[in-house]
Amino acid sequence: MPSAIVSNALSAAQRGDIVGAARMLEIGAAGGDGEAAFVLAEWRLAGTAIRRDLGEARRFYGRAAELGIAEADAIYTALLANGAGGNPRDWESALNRVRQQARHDPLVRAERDLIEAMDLDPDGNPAVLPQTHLLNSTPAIRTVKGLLTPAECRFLARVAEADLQKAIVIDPRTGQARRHPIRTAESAGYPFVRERPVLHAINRRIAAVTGTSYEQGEPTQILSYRPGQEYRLHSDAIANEANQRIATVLVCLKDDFEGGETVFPRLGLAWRGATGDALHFLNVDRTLQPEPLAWHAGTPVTSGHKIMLSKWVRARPLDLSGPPGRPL
Ligand SMILES: O=C(O)CCC(=O)C(=O)O
Ligand SMILES: [Fe+2]
Repeated sequence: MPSAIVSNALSAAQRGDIVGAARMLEIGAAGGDGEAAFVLAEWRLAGTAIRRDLGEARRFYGRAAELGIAEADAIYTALLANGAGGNPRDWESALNRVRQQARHDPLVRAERDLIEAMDLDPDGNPAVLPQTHLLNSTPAIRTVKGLLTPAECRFLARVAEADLQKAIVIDPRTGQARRHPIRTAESAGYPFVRERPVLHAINRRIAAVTGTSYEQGEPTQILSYRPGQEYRLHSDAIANEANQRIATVLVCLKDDFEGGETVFPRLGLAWRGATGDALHFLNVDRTLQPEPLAWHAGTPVTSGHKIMLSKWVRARPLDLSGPPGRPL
């Protein structure tokens, strides 16, 4: 049952009085109604009923968290850690919140231990980076041994198992996300509101090792392949996209499988990493046009379970301003 203020606000919105509804929610939030604060935060995030404003969204998630809404708590921590939407990051506060939540949440305790084992600067950037090895020069394909620790991989795989949904791909004709047999793996996506601090620190490491900024990275996906599942030959570049997907980073999170190699048939290359190893490749040529030689596939797994972290990296920072309702 929503609170009276939230019920009234939702009725007002249904009658078309969005401004009145938002005002009611604001008054409710100021007066200590956590649900009102949460609904307002969601509206500010989605940008459908009212204008998207990620700064305001973060403020109201913070208020809702303060008023005891558990879901808001995790989102607020994520937004402090990553600064999505150009809001100032506050890594130290995000870490303090993790330490606080670790007291009563075993998963957050594991997260805290992983972060504390990392060698990070005060902003959450890695102090040291592993070496990369050049596998192919044009397009550049690099491998990184042990980019993630086995414990980090186990944590991400465990979190993802709970979140897996049937994989989707973007239909190039309609721009709509839909299921497609090109990718039979299941996937879990981690948009900015669900990017817990340990994943954020890992994403900063991925950015650093690939010489890109964190803000160029699309939300991380975790792919799970069971026997028979695959990701058929494809390009990660997008046709007619101004902010092109210039690169892809794959990290092997679970390596007890047969088959399932990542292959570049046009280059005669195949990669199979151990847990924690990464593959980083460019999808474009020097003029940022899609590079046909970078077409690749995840071949069918024949036995066991393959879990991969996958990150697509844009030419420039991702634009989080719109359109309304777009998943962030
Ligand atoms: O799982 C693989 O080996 C390939 C994954 C992939 O191509 C992608 O995520 O874009
Ligand atoms: Fe791909």
